[in-house]
Amino acid sequence: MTVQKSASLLEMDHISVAYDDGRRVLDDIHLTIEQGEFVSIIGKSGCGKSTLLNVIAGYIRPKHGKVLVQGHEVNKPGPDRGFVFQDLALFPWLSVLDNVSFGLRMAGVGKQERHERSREAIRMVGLAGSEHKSISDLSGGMKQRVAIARTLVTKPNILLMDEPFSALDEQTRESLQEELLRIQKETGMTVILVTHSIDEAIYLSDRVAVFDDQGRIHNLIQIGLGKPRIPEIRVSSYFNEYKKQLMKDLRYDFQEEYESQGSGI
Ligand SMILES: Nc1ncnc2c1ncn2[C@@H]1O[C@H](COP(=O)(O)OP(=O)(O)OP(=O)(O)O)[C@@H](O)[C@H]1O
Repeated sequence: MTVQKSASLLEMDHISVAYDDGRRVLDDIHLTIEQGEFVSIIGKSGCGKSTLLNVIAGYIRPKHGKVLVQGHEVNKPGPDRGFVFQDLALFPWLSVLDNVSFGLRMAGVGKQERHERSREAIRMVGLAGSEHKSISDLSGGMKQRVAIARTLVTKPNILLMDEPFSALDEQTRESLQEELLRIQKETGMTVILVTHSIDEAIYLSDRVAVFDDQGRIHNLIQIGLGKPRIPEIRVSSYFNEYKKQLMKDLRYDFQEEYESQGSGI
């Protein structure tokens, strides 16, 4: 294993990815993330956001460049990086407790320890008391909490989340955002979130990386709203300034097209 000097927790070192058809999906992504940071990735559908999470997780090897975690090159998945998938991938026939403890069971962890650790993860996501409920009896928000608990149970240092709240109604979504910030504070984890929601990216993040259509980082925005975040910040003028900036960044290609036509209405 190559060990390199790196002050950062996570370094994406000039990553490029092309799938079998040869089309480049990520192009020279260079980004470093520090311990305890919350970074969101936002960009149009198909710009390579999920691919980047998969590279960090170790499921996809980049064509060029590398990912370093604390100076160690990533070449396979590991327990230091937990992944919360968009489609949850829960086992509907198992209870909450059995879903959360499934990974530990597969890893050969004994019953007492896996149940203790699973109950702790279930508590962390606010589902204490629901351990023996069946997945099919849960609401969408509760299922999402189970999916997060199942990842937290392995105590990852880096939590990778691919549009985890996209299927939820706004109120549930906002309450899960609060929970996520609380969990991050409690654990000190680093979170990398892929989202399509500008508001979600601003509210949760220390930095937001805006991707362009070519799989490059178009802009990297520091969100100086302070932490802990208070819900009222969502309606502040500071928040709106970031929103305007992100909307502009996400629309940059329309703007370029418009300007190149030299049109004025
Ligand atoms: N396994 C694969 N083989 C070939 N092409 C793929 C594969 N996975 C993804 N792609 C293509 O790579 C591009 C980037 O996909 P990716 O899922 O990373 O984008 P995304 O930004 O996460 O999109 P969305 O926001 O819609 O989830 C897309 O054009 C997609 O069709």
